[in-house]
Amino acid sequence: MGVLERVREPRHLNGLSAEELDALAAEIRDVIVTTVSRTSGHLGPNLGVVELTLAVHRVFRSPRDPILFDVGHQSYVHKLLTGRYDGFDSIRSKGGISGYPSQDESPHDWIENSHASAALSHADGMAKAFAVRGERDRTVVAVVGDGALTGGMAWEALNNIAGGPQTGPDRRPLVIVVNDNGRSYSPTVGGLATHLAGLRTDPRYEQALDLVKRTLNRTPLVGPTTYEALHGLKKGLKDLLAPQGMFEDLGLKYIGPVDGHDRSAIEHALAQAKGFGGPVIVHCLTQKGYGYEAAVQDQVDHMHSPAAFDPVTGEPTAAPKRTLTHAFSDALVDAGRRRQDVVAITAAMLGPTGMEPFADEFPDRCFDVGIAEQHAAASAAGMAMTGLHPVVAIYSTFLNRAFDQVLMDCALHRAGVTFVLDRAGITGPDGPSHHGMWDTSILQVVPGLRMAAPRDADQLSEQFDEALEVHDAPTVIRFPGKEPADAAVKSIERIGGCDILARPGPDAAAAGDVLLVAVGAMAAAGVDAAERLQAQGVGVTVVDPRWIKPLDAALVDLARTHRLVVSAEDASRTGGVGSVLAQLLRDCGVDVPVHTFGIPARFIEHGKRAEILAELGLTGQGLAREVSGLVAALDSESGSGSEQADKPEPSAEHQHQKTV
Ligand SMILES: Cc1ncc(C[n+]2csc(CCOP(=O)(O)OP(=O)(O)O)c2C)c(N)n1
Ligand SMILES: CC(=O)[C@@H](O)[C@H](O)COP(=O)(O)O
Ligand SMILES: [Mg+2]
Repeated sequence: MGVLERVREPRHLNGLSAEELDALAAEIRDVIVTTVSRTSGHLGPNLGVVELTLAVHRVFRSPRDPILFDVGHQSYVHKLLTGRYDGFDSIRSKGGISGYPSQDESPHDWIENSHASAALSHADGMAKAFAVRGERDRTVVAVVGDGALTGGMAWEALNNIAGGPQTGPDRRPLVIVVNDNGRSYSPTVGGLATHLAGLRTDPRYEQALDLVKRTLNRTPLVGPTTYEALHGLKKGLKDLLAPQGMFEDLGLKYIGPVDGHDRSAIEHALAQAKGFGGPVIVHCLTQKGYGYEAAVQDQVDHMHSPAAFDPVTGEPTAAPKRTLTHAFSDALVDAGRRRQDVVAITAAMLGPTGMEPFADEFPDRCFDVGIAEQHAAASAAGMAMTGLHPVVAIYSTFLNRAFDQVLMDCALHRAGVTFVLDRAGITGPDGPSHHGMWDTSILQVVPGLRMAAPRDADQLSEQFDEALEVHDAPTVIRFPGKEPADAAVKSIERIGGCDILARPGPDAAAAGDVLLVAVGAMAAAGVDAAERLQAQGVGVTVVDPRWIKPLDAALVDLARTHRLVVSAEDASRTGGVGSVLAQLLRDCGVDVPVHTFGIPARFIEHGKRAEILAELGLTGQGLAREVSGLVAALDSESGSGSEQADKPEPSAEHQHQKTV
């Protein structure tokens, strides 16, 4: 039996010898590489925190001492040490353990926290709670990545943490472990990154200090006293060689930098920090992918979150496919070549959002602002006001954080900024925090903003170019970036700004049966549903609205000539396109039943995108089943002849909305 199998909870670590702990670290790495090579997931980040997480769990008492991770993707080691070695191979799969901390899984998991830069706020709140409740024997530990530290929330929290009592009985035990591997996906950017790099002490400083310490400690009587006196010089010397003002200027005690792969050194620093009893920063230098050569050698992002790969070579096991993200990437480069005013902004995700080719060709027109979506949006407004057309690429779920900047900094100022929301809709393995399901609902209320949902790569390019022509309002293009780019859905006719994708066949019982408004990625499912319903004699017209805000007036005219309007969207049903369409038809006096299908307003657990969409009925089969039941209900209400006894009732999952 290996060591890892004997560690069922963190306290089992404290009985292990140094040799057993080293063996344990090696076993943990093997389990992570072997598992992630099959399931995909966050490899580089977790290989980099093996020794760090072991040390944290040996010095602190989880869960009484909350251990928080920012970003939460670096919690695989924590999971293995807190009773989830069994079942770890189910990570990120439907019904398996989550790839992020999850309160449902373990009391050791406090916050899910995969939206970066939030952990220090949680930590500040917890530390204050412990102080108010007099629980002075509890310490909050926040393991924060250098990338996460580039997010504004982190500095709001640090301002508050530093503003609290740093000494005396009221100080709040809070240890901030900076997991500094110098990277987000790519190298971390900005002044903070430069400062952190500067804190990687000049080796001469440590060597000089060691020599002085060893020499003086060998000098009887006078030596140790002199060393202590010199200790006061230490800070001056360190500042001289490794200016570390930032944290200490904030009034925060700083320990480090510590070798983040030397477990005992980290334990020593953490014990020091714990003993201090107030807010302390322990700065650990780690390497993303440490201990697995293929990740270390990967200069792109040290295998941050690779798809399945060969554990021996590190090579992907599936052939790379062209996706909608690639289509956007090409469209952006084309636009950059045609227009000097087009510039690109990323929030530390240059690669994943497809902006790298643009950055390679136009390095002076591409800006990585760090994990700072709010700054990305507001600085883009500034660019738009001064003659540029910025393209801001952000995963849909991460735009939530910049809603106010889109509303007040962009839309209020009629700033021509184009937001490209990749990973829109159900994403899958990253679970509830990552589904891009809220953008269409929250952006519906932004005055003047225009939003498009391309159904395939061709439409993505076309609508992106249309967006670049809008200079007096923010525009948004949203799509599920990982979807293949070769699944084109052809239009048979364009009416106004909408595309007709299918019409009832000649043998449909009633040509004006159903108008199915298929939004963006739902186009293929809509056409499939129409074919299934056609076979039942139900005539369906499938229309792709293309621009979903504002909706095209052509939809109103189309609705007038149908008995039933149905909408389907890979986005939140609440406040989504369907509900806006129902309101539009009502406002236009079109009294036709409208039934809307989308993602229900609840947190959707992780799984594969396709299996989650199927579960939600957002497939051709699912939509056909629901619409069939709705038409049957209409028929029975009107007593018309096209009744089919076998049409099932709409399922409870799809609480439909009917115009009043
Ligand atoms: C608000 C937000 N924006 C973007 C992301 C996407 N993202 C996931 S991990 C990551 C990089 C995190 O870097 P760091 O905190 O240094 O952790 P590391 O991966 O280096 O361990 C980013 C940008 C996110 N999780 N949250
Ligand atoms: C932790 C995080 O937010 C990202 O790493 C996310 O996992 C990216 O997912 P994709 O694989 O969709 O790029
Ligand atoms: Mg990092």
